[in-house]
Amino acid sequence: MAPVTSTTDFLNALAATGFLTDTQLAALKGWAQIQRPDANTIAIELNKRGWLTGYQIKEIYRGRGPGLSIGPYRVADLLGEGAMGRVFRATHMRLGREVALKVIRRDKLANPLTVRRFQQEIRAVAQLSHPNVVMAFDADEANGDHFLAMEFVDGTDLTKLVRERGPMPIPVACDYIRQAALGLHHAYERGMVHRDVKPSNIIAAKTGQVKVLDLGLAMLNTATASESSTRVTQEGFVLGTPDFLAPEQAQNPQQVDTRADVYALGTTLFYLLTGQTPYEGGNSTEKLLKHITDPPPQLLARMPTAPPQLDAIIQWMTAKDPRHRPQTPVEVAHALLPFCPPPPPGTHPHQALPPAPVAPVFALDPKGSSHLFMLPASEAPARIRERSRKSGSLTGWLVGLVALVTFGVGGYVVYRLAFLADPPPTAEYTNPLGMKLVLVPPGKFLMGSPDSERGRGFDEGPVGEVTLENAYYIGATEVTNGQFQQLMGKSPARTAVRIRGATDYPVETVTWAEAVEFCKKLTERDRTKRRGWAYRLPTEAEWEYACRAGTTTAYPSGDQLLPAQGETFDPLGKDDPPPDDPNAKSPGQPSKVGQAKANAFNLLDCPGNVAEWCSDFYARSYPAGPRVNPTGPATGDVRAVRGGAFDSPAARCRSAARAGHPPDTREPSIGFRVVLAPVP
Ligand SMILES: Nc1ncnc2c1ncn2[C@@H]1O[C@H](COP(=O)(O)OP(=O)(O)OP(=O)(O)O)[C@@H](O)[C@H]1O
Repeated sequence: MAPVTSTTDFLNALAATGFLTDTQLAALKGWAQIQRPDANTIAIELNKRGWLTGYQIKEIYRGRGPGLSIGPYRVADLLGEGAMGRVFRATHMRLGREVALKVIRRDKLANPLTVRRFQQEIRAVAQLSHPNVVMAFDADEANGDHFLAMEFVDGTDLTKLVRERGPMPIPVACDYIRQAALGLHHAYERGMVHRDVKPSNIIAAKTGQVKVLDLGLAMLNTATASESSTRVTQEGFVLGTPDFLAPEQAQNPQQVDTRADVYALGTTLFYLLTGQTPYEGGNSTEKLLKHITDPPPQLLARMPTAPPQLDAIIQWMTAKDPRHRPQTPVEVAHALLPFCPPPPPGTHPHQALPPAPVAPVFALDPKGSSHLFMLPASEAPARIRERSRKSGSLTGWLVGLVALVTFGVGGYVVYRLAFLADPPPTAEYTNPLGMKLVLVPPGKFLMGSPDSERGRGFDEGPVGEVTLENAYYIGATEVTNGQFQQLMGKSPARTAVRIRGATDYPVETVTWAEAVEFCKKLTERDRTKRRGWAYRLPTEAEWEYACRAGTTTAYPSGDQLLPAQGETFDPLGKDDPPPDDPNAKSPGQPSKVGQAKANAFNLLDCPGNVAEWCSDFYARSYPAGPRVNPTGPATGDVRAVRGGAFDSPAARCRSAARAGHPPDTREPSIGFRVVLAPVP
């Protein structure tokens, strides 16, 4: 269309759109008769009167007025243009509803099959209703153009936000991803996978609410390719953006599940925090390869001041193997909660979280035997999870009812075990003994100490990469006399004898077997714990990983052991404190638990107070090479003890320091803390 040149042409073009009322048109014509303006002056006058938007005036002036009406919608503004087409702000002429109208590029929907799939997909998306998902209203066709009408969000997408303002503060980024995770979880619960999660597909409204865009549209990328492979490059087949894509999606785009969205949320979070994509540089194919082969993005490498736990969460979300990621988006929402701004007064932070994903903790042995075996929710194989999702709660109740009638109480117990899922892990958990446990995310670390570390023991190497595949809880402090007494009747600790009301002091003078018995009893006592999980002593790897909390220095607090209130080990970082140094001398007994500074995982006292029993047999060295979930030697005479005590020199309080003691040892300097973890 040619631009309008004369006043009359402009007025006619304006009238043809039907955008002005008769009164407005008459007034404009009257004004034009008197003023005799040229077309440009009419445009300026229209703008002044505010009857049309700048975009509408420009389009009509350029002779493109007819394009402003798309089906029942009147276009007001162009919001932007992406790979799939242009997005307009528009209004439904009859309903007056403001929408964002995505007009799909014609080549994306050239094939009738694709059109049908597109419309089916949008119909499914239109069933979604969640505050963190952009609502889809309508998908239709007008003058050969296919369009999607959706909720208009007055806000900015996260790519633009980062480009305009730089990396986001941690609470803002975590809250945005938490909200997006809740939206994606809603889609997951209805069997939908986004497949194209990225910062430009998440929009932050001016109210602070975040919404996920473009659900159901990723099929346009894959469909175009499979239906017209000669026209679309291999790159186009797989993706729009390789920067955020899960490795399995690059390999098999049709087969991915919600865990691909979890991965993309992880890479998006990394981008929001650093302003950089995880694998910068190189072309799309090279980036794809890096998603498959390079280590997961390390937040601490680009942002050394970040909390190590957040680094670990990102690495968890971006694990190469989908089984090692949070299995559903809501687990991401829970994990990020501690980093989000506090909720408004009067609301509980978990109120907004949806119920737990349905994941059986017990399932039938896949090898075909009929006995039940335990499966932690986070490890349930995808097909079992899928089956459980499909079976739905109605089937669950029916089976429960039949089981109840058939087997009475026994059947009911089996039903409960098989069908009722636990809530996803929360960052902290307080058990019925009042013992606080903190959640440690899965991750990798270097276990042991380098030769250069001051005070290093002979038994701390070789340093090797250790992967802990599962999240676990660990006691925030050592087990106290009070907690031990509640469960076992009496504490053997010296402080329990010497100090009246020594309930907050760590239990000590306790044997390895007594510590194990305590864990067993606690598993039986704690009915509020996650099903399929049990209390036990930490493995050495779990202990060191939790103590390090992302640090690689000698102590969680750095290379110099810092003095901390109530800590009685050598505060000066010397190997052996001089006997005349009053600060460094031990008073001969531990302090109350929890008085030292917390590490980044919120663990207290791991470098000192009392040393702690671990579950492993002690060996004088580690096996060489990388290890996964190591549990120590299969046999032995002595058990491993980790961490320093009130009477230890500073060197013994290092994260890597270890010792071995016969299991019947009773020492006032040895106690323990517990782990709560899935039973393997
Ligand atoms: N529902 C909506 N409400 C408000 N703005 C929207 C809405 N949907 C999209 N936008 C905005 O429209 C612009 C274009 O969106 P679009 O999704 O086409 O682009 P993109 O995500 O950058 O590209 P691609 O489609 O290649 O992923 C973006 O700025 C986006 O924020």
